[in-house]
Amino acid sequence: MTKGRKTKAGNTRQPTTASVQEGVEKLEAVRNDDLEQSLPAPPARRPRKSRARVPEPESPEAEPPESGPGADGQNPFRTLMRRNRAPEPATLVIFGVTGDLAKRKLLPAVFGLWQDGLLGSAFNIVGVGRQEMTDDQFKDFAIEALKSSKETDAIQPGSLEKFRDLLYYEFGDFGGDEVYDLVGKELDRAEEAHGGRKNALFYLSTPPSLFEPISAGLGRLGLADESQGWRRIVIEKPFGRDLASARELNAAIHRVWDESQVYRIDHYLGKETVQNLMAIRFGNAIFEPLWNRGYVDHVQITAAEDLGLEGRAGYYEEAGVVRDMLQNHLMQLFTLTAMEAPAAFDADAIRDEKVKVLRAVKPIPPERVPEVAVLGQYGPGTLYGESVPGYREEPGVKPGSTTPTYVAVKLEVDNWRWQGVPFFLRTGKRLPKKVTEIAVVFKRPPLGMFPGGLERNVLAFRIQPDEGVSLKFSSKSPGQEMVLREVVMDFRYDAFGAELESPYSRLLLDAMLGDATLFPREDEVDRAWQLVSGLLQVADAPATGKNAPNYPNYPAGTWGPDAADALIGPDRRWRRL
Ligand SMILES: NC(=O)C1=CN([C@@H]2O[C@H](COP(=O)(O)OP(=O)(O)OC[C@H]3O[C@@H](n4cnc5c(N)ncnc54)[C@H](OP(=O)(O)O)[C@@H]3O)[C@@H](O)[C@H]2O)C=CC1
Ligand SMILES: O=C1O[C@H](COP(=O)(O)O)[C@@H](O)[C@H](O)[C@H]1O
Repeated sequence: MTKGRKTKAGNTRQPTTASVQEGVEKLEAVRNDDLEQSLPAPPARRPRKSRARVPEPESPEAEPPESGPGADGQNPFRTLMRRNRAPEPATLVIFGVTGDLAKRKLLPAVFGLWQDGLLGSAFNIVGVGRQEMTDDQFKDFAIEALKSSKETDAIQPGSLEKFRDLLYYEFGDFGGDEVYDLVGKELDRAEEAHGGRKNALFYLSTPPSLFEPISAGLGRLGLADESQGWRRIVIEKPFGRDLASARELNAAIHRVWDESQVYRIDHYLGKETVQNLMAIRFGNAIFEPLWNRGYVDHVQITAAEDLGLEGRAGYYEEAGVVRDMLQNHLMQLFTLTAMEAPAAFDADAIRDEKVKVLRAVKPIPPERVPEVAVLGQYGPGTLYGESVPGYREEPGVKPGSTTPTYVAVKLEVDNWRWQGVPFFLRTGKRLPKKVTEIAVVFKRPPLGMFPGGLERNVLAFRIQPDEGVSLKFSSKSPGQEMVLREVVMDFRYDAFGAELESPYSRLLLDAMLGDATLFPREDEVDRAWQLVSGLLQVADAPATGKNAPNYPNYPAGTWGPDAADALIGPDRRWRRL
């Protein structure tokens, strides 16, 4: 299945076309510290930095493809989007609509989709919360949320007023029946207004403790029944807090919903560049032959955050970094990088491959944790020139808390493709910058024929920010001598000339279209919990006695505990991003 993508600027795109690729590559001398260190000292007679360049990127529309969408001279991206991505009339029901996620991300994402004409006119949103509000008060609330969120697309004249008309609100106790009865009546009303079937997407944007009661309540009132239209449920993360609770939650959900109705959301899968990983791996012939133990030395997956707690201490103290980022987002990035090519680009084929590779990862019982993982917690430090408090000084954090805010782990994959190729995953809060990257680091050339030419090639997928893909390789420096230095061929997403859409827009639309490709399946989530179980046992162990962690073990504004360097070393080092 080929998919078009919607951008904020109103264009749509499909996975990489040759014309786009040709237009956006550029060759640039590398300037970051990491590489500078590996360069030979420049000859004294040539003080200028050499910069090899290819022409500036062209607009993606400059050259129409030879065949397929756009070959007729129309904008290929818009055509694809309009043709393929219109859901049936439906009602979106958001439980927890007064919360942070709904205000900052979900309402803006839905508004953007609607404003771009992707949700059709027969579409309604029913917000559900515990706070008493009239429809009008909710409409005001939602419009205010749209105006204040940084995620909201540019608002076209008159749009907000029309969007307001689509909004309704119900409130009540999520443990009782009444609120679900009211939601059912909203679906009846939508059916009367728009005709057709009573399709509904229920989005659970509430604390995880409410996932099960809401699912059960919807089931009790018959709202999961698909006889009058499709019914789907989107469940936010974290899906459980460990393997046992995730299994209980799955069982509870399945008492009401068939797996085909369940959409467990991981917003990293909605990020444009995460999807591009699949496009580049499986849409080109040149990468896959190298994507194995014969050529790859190791893989580094980094999700660094400069932010601290942002007022979420209540949640984070219970979760910690392993539950918050590793079990879901980083594991997803890992599976997409390591999985075999699926037989087709569809939900089951892709998810089958993801599960297979998760199964091939060598288990990490608690006794292996010291050998393959490093946990950390930030202390006071300096970020962007400003002093910032340590984790234990953040509002709402328990004194002496042992909640980890950093984790690095080495995954070993016991299959033919990856035997002996470690995958290093790291993520943490209050690191020096916000950057998410997957770097495939290749083996060194077998023979050092030239001075300076034994560096490892790196294919790096920058998930965010400055989304793009770069390939680092050695090239001859201009001059009489055969001296090599590293350069980077860099594809940047901004060459498409459009802002990237929010992952929530992508995933909401997919769920409304019944496309579960980018939503983790039950067995994936289960396997990911199994893999982090040993780490959780160590992280959650009582904070007293000789096993108590020596936290804080990295100052805010640094790249994490020193032990993480030892984990990846001695012959390898973390990329300096
Ligand atoms: N916020 C974020 O950036 C992200 C959030 N998530 C996930 O999304 C979900 C929602 O997060 P977030 O919006 O931050 O959460 P919030 O704490 O802001 O609240 C979510 C909603 O749940 C309601 N709620 C809370 N407790 C109860 C209760 N006991 N009974 C009825 N309603 C209740 C809140 O009502 P009220 O407004 O009245 O308090 C609010 O409407 C969570 O699962 C979270 O893990 C995932 C990724 C990022
Ligand atoms: O799910 C979460 O993700 C964010 C990071 O998401 P990003 O899209 O900004 O990279 C993280 O800050 C948060 O703690 C976590 O719950």
